Amino acid sequence: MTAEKTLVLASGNAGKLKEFDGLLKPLGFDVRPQADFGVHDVEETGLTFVENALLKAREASRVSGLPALADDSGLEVDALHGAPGIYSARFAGEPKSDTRNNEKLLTALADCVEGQRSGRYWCVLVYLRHPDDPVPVIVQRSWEGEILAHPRGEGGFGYDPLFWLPDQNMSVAELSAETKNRLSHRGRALQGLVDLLKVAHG
Ligand SMILES: O=c1nc[nH]c2c1ncn2[C@H]1C[C@H](O)[C@@H](COP(=O)(O)OP(=O)(O)OP(=O)(O)O)O1
Ligand SMILES: [Mg+2]
Repeated sequence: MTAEKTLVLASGNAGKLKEFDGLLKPLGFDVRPQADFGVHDVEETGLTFVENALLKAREASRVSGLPALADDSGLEVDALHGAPGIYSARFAGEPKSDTRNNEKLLTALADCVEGQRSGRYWCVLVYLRHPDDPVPVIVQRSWEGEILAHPRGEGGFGYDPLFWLPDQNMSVAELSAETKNRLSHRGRALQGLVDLLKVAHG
């Protein structure tokens, strides 16, 4: 029996929190959202996913006094030269809105034909044992797909209704939660992180 390990999840995104819960609970982690400790969203001032994930993890660990796990993620679209990238959550401005972000993405790709709508999700996870941890555990994973011209499906969050998986013949929003966790950038990054934690930190 694995000893239960408590950690704070440095995210205010309900979709991410649900996915992490489903993935980490069966592995014996007691997962606490940052809101439980009154952690506020930090300004994501980094120029890379990893910098932003570090900022989020450090703040959550500092306020909660617990080890922290942060996720900075986003969508990279080739026809848009990598946009929205690290700005995915803020693509259509503040306050953040998945609906407006999806609309903006469709507009930006309006003249882009099928076959030229490739892209990928990125997920960067950072785990800190404490706010001053000099050896963060970092894992980055991507997930290839294509951007649909019309939304499909009700599941997931964010850009999922527009993210098409040719292999599955479905959008991510049409996958079950279990299948998304098994295939996704986040699910696979987390598996990699858990494997590293076993080696790096016992
Ligand atoms: O599996 C995914 N399915 C759909 N969309 C996704 C996914 N993974 C990331 N995304 C999108 C959502 C958001 O537009 C951006 C993440 O932005 P990101 O700053 O990391 O998250 P956030 O601001 O929503 O919450 P927080 O920073 O508190 O973790 O990428
Ligand atoms: Mg964010």
